[in-house]
Amino acid sequence: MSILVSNTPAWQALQQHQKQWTGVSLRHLFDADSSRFSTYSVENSGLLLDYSRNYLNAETRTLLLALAEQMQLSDWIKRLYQGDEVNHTEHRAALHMALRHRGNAVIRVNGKDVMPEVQSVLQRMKQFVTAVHQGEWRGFTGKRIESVVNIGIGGSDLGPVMVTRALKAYHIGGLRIHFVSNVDSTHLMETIAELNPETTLFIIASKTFSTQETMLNANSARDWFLSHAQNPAAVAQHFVAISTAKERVSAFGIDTKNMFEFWDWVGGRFSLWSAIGLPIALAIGMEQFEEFLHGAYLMDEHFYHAPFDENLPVLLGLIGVWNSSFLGAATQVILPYDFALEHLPAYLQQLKMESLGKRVTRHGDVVDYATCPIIWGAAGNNGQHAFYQLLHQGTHLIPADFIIAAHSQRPLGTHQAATLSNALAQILALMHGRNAEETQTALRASGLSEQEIVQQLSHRTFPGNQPSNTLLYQRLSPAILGALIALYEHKVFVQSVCWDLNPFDQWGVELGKQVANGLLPALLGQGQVTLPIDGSTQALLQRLAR
Ligand SMILES: O=P(O)(O)OC[C@H]1O[C@](O)(CO)[C@@H](O)[C@@H]1O
Repeated sequence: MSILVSNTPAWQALQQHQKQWTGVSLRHLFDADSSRFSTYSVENSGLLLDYSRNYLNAETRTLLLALAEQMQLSDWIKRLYQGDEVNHTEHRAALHMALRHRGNAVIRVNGKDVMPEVQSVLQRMKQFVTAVHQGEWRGFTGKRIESVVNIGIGGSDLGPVMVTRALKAYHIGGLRIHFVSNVDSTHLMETIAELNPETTLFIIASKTFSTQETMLNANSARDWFLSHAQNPAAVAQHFVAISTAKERVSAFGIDTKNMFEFWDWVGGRFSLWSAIGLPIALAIGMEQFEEFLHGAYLMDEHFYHAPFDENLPVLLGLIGVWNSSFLGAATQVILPYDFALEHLPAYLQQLKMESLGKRVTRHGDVVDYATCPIIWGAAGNNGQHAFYQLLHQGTHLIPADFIIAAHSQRPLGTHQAATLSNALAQILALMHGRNAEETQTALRASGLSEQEIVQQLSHRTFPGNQPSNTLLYQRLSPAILGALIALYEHKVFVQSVCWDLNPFDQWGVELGKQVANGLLPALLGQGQVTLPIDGSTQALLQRLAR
């Protein structure tokens, strides 16, 4: 057994330091220090990070930076960027930065420069996007493509869904982009119900080309298409693949000249920069897709070069470690006050929880400290009328990331001022709260009788003290979105180093897949269950089996 990070000097110093935060109120930190914002904010790649509303002071920051140093974060960043096998359980590099590299560097994996292949796939994507946009790529009856359906799940869906939605204001080319991920046939059936097979293009996006949900949806989509086209040769004009698995793509019946490749050094949840981003490129055009890559590249450069105390991903990552492992926050809420980012919480759920939802170290030892918090959230104002009650008066410590656009992508009258007033109000109220005395004064001013005030006082008092980060940008553009996503990707890496985890594997999703495969024959009426199952599963199966 190797030494757990919890037994190291830097961790124990933080544990010791944590004791001085018991009972501290966040608002008093601001009362005591009027320069808190400038001390605890940093700006890069078009993103301002204000982390002043956290339980931290200069000593906390120094101790967190010492943890990063002790865990050799600089070396790990170098190893990541130079294509080392950082994903040791799958013997892979994790080089998503190569996909968005805008300089002339040679980037090697196992001694081979991967940049020529990266450039060549980008070039093919460009030709394809242009051909579809200009109507050179046509369907089997000679009509232009009008609709695109991306069939994929997890990393082959969530990123493209989120970005395509977030950049709706930048869509060009008039294509309608749909996404089908769930194996429940409702998803596919409801999507294709609106479509014309003559003008629909399917993208089958799967790194492995063996994921049950995707392959079943792909097969059913092809059946639907062929029931109209009546000609297997027409599949070539309506199905393209994005994958690392050439043979499986071929076996499915897609000509590999219509396959856009990526590589095993691109993790599924880090793959939207690769050909997996094809639906994004079809939506916004290749030029703007390259701007999106450029924004991420700027963040890559910042992460690699900036000193840690000015480094956005490093600071964000360390604050997350502090909140989860030392202050006991079991959850973190993502609150975009930019409706275009409505799918960001779902995207970050996979990015963070599939990467860091782990309980053993790189050496396989069970940890004795909390790792990834539970990630959730919603577009700000909608959340206010759903779950903010719990943020304000519930019993949990819930650190929040507020993500705010200074300007709306689609300005209208006073809407943006209203959005911003809500965002700033929530950031303030969650931290500041309203104590009994302030509540009494407010209730008196509203005309309540003394008897009613006594009755209502505790119900209308707010403890405040919910910590938060604020990320602010001007207007959500392809480049800003690229930088924002890369920021969160690198934050995940920073946390993995501090927690001594491999963030690039996901063995935790395997067991469910295997059990599902074991149960399927019984549900199809094609045999017995071969796995040991409990009485409850047995009873449910009997009710559900055909
Ligand atoms: O692209 P594929 O191979 O179909 O995998 C889809 C998703 O399944 C997972 O392997 C497990 O959820 C993800 O990591 C991945 O993004």
